[in-house]
Amino acid sequence: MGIVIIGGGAMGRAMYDGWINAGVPENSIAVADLNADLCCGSADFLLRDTGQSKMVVLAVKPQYVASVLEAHAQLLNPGDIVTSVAAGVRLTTLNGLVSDTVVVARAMPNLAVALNSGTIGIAIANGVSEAMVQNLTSVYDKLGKSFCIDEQQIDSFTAIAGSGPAYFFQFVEHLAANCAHLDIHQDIADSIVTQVMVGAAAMLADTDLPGASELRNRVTSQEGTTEAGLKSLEANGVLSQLVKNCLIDARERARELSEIEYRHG
Ligand SMILES: NC(=O)C1=CN([C@@H]2O[C@H](COP(=O)(O)OP(=O)(O)OC[C@H]3O[C@@H](n4cnc5c(N)ncnc54)[C@H](OP(=O)(O)O)[C@@H]3O)[C@@H](O)[C@H]2O)C=CC1
Ligand SMILES: O=C(O)[C@@H]1CCC=N1
Repeated sequence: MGIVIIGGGAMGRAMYDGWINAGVPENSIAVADLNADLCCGSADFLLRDTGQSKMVVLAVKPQYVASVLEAHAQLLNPGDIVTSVAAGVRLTTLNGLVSDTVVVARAMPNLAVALNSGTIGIAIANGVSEAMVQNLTSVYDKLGKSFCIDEQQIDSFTAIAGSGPAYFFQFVEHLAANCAHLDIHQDIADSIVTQVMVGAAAMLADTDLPGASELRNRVTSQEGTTEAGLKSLEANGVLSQLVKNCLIDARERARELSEIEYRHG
């Protein structure tokens, strides 16, 4: 199956890199962008070539999805797949822009797809065959781990997984910036903090090890340094409330985006 990604920005490029890393042949995948510097491969060829089925991935900002899909709708053949990764653009909007014979889905990836470590939520319109669902999820599984979800869950998935890496990066930034208060110079602070996070993530990902809660317990010696630090971090439940607010606000924004009428592009 050919893959054409429309939009070669942060997400479109990350998906392209992930699929190439996973062994998708370079002549079966392309990126089309208004900026020639962001294009890869022969998108026009893949879009027009009727010989093989194709998946078109809409990786433009939500407000451009409808106009981009309208512009390409006549190039889609029966059985072709359209997936939109845009936050807030509903399946009904997508379905309304293509013929009934084209399969429509929403995917919500995160940037770790570039390293095949992505978390991808997939919501597929009702009535799509099981074989097609398998086909679609197997393509996305090449980018990390995919989860089939109901469309009603996708705004929450966006808040947790789509935006999630940014929360992590923000925390890393705060850790690194605050090293200065502990007399650790900035020139090594970033490397130290990065290595701490990489090590901790590797432990979390190791299925032979326990989950986050037990791992935290293992680090936390009684009356030791970690206990003192965590006491401050968790004081009055502020961290938990902050995280809750963060997720709720992100989901609310996804919901707001889905209330916008995108039909006009
Ligand atoms: N970034 C992320 O981590 C995630 C993003 N997403 C979704 O992915 C989508 C893209 O986000 P992101 O990559 O961050 O955004 P970017 O702005 O980085 O990328 C979008 C790209 O699409 C280009 N573009 C606009 N119109 C067209 C067109 N008609 N044809 C071809 N290319 C076009 C833009 O060009 P120009 O800049 O000139 O307009 C830009 O290069 C969004 O809908 C977002 O909701 C989903 C999950 C995570
Ligand atoms: O911030 C955004 O709206 C997009 C969707 C999830 C991550 N980036």
